Amino acid sequence: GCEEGIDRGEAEDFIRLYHAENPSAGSMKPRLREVAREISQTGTYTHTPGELAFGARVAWRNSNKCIGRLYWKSLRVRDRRHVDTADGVADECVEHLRVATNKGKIRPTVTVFAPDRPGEHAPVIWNDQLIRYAGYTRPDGSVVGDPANAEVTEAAVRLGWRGRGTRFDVLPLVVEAKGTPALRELPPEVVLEVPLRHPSFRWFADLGLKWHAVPVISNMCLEIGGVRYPCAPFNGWYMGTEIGARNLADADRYDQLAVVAERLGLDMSHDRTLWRDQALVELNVAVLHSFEEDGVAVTDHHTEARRFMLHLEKEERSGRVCPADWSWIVPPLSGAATPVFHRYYDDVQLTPAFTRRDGNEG
Ligand code: HEM
Ligand SMILES: N=C(Nc1cccc(CNC[C@@H]2CCCN2)c1)c1cccs1
Repeated sequence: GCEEGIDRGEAEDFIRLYHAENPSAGSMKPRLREVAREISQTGTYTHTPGELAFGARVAWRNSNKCIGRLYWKSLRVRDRRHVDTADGVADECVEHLRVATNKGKIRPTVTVFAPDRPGEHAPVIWNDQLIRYAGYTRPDGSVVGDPANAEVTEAAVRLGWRGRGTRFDVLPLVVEAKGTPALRELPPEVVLEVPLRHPSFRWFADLGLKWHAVPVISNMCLEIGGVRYPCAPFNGWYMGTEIGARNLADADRYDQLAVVAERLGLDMSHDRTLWRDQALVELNVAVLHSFEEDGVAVTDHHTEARRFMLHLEKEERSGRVCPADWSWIVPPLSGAATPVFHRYYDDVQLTPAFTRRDGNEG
């Protein structure tokens, strides 16, 4: 929390790390003294633009659960620490989507809003991603749309929002600043979507499935040198399995495996016919085919696994530990058919880091 102020030790460790990896960043001693003075006077300290950008990139580099870290140095950092109103945050989130989407040539980007300060809470976004599909809970408990977003859908409805009631209604942003939540509809031109079709089965398009192009995580906290940035939405591009093996496949999400298996004409009488597995592959083929045909950046889990192996080697050559969590790094489809499956990792928690704001795992 922001009550107890900044941990000086974390501040000093970060300044030392910054100067060790950025020799051209000027002398360290005067900066260490300045930071110590600011902390004793105000209970916190202000990162320079260079420290903020480096901190955000290293927070990505330290993300144990991320398979996509090879390009950590190329993260684009939008410094919006002066923005601390709900309207300002909403405006900058719309702009984030525009610049990150880049008509499908997605650019990994993070926007950093105001930090927690002693005595005042920074703005937070209630949606766990900037683009989410509504989940409407019906009286019988079933959900139309994405069940993962049923709670935030109810919050938006309580705040006066009304959706069209389809399975893919894009939710408004819910931004809370100074204790008051505000709604902001996303302009359609910043929400790029991909309708899903299959290269060999013409009936697939008739399932009416689609997904949005850009994942922007908006429920994590960026921690750098003891300073907490509770609102720092970041995006990369999707790995196809996230959409095809989880979002559209999980029973408590869009639950499409039986639908696809039926249309494939598979024998669904027993698990051991592996009808689920065959449906999973075709669903993932459709995701990669549709994104690629529309020119929207996406990677397959084989390519991403190979890149991560390269990243591990590069980190070891740089003399650094590369922290990783096997249970998240190994893709949810064909795990042992990728190289990341066949080794162990050191799941150490390093800082700077992106941490869970809600505090729970999984
Ligand atoms: C550029 C392409 C990228 C790809 C393909 C990628 C891929 C992934 C995947 C597949 C996951 C697991 C997600 C899940 O299973 O729900 C993940 C997790 C994560 N990624 Fe990446 N990533 C990319 C870029 C980034 C960037 C730019 C950042 C931050 C600056 C980032 C930070 C994280 C974090 C913090 C997690 C863990 C989230 C959690 O704990 O819930 N990734 N990534
Ligand atoms: N490709 C991405 N996927 C991703 C990354 C981090 C977190 C998430 C969402 N994970 C939460 C879900 C729900 C529980 C398990 N997975 C997706 C990226 C999102 C932002 C940058 S890369």
